[in-house]
Amino acid sequence: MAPPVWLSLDDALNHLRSAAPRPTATMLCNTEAALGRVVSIDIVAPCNVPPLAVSAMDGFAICLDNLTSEIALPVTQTILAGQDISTIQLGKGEAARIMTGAGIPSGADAVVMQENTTYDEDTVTVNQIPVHGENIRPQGNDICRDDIIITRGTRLQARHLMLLASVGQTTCEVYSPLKIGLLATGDEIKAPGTTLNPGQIFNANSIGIAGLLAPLGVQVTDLGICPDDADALQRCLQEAAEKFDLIISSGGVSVGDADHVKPVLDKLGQVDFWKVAIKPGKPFAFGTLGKSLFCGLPGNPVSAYVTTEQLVIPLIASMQGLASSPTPVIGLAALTTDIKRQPGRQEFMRATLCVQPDGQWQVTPLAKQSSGVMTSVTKANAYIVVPAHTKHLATGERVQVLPFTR
Ligand SMILES: Nc1nc2c(c(=O)[nH]1)N[C@H]1C(S)=C(S)[C@@H](COP(=O)(O)OP(=O)(O)OC[C@H]3O[C@@H](n4cnc5c(N)ncnc54)[C@H](O)[C@@H]3O)O[C@H]1N2
Ligand code: MOO
Repeated sequence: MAPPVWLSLDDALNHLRSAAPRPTATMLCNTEAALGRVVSIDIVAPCNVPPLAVSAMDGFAICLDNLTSEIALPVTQTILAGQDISTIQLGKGEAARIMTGAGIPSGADAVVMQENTTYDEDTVTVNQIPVHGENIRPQGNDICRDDIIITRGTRLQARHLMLLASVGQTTCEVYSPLKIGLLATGDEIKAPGTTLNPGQIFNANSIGIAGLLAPLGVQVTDLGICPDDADALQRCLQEAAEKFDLIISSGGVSVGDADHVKPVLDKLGQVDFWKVAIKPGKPFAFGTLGKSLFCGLPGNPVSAYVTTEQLVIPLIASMQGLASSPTPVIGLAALTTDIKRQPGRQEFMRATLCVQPDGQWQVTPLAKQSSGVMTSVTKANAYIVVPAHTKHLATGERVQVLPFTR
């Protein structure tokens, strides 16, 4: 039998990115429902932010002309945030009590924070003369009307929604959400909340994969659990291929007698690749099924989790038209223990990362690295990323770490 052809993670990612159809359908989405969606046009600001010059401090608006620190200025008015200042004029030698966010009256050219003054109800003496424009946020300081504030292909995070809200937007143009079908496979797999018979285990994967995909603004449909039966799997996948942009299964993708995913995919569609040189997560089938793309994830929960993060999420990002995939933040940390390993696969070892009092980062792999040990993921806060050909990493060596972001 020919040896299996393994793709490196980088080659697999390149393949996924080029196989991903780019999105075309767009829709107008309420910003309240837009978290994770990808914007389909450059978004232009309809107004200035701030809409007028405002004070950055609670204090006194003044005119700097010939001002010295000895002079007590009369406080002629109080200006609150939200107040219409169009009719207010500050005379030379006058001061206005002003609050943070309140409009700067005409005639004023600086705001002195109240801590730098001596004041009572009627007068204020400026103890530290500010420079011109100090503590004034000019009109459009943050955003100018007609500025492009969000570019096409940006995934909307909370910070982008804040920006849209700040220019008064309640809707925005996004790509229509991808429809994703999620299937667990295995005779032994039962839904949590049901009673297990001998030999059975609970479906941990589906909720975990769905949870990883939830921030991506996709529509995930849980297709339940398919038994280890080639005909049943074929029916299930045929039906799903009509409805979804992407089908994700977990389990049954290896070489066992009950592993039907790859043969069924071979029969119904096309398998582009089936093995990726990562640990955990070696068996990973990718291909097409009708108009749908298909990712067959390994059944071991940690393998399903890692392959979702490393392969499925970048694929989805490309299918969503994301302008650039976020680069994973990889840093270096000193190993607290030796690692001896079988070379061949790039490994994502679950580990605890901490900073020492001297500022040095230290990383310790968890003792149990089996892909069936889900607690290795919940006890960890980072991966040690071990290059495929590394056999030995020594205590104290600085190794690549990928902090968990989820
Ligand atoms: N002879 C070989 N055997 C195996 C190989 C190999 O190369 N040659 N690869 C191993 C590796 S690596 C992995 S990873 C697994 C992947 O196997 P499958 O994708 O076929 O997964 P299953 O056999 O169906 O399940 C593996 C394991 O995970 C449990 N499982 C499955 N689904 C779920 C779920 N939804 N929730 C929780 N746990 C699940 C299942 O009960 C098994 O214990 O193959 C190795 N074998
Ligand atoms: O690749 Mo498997 O995911 O090591 O257990």
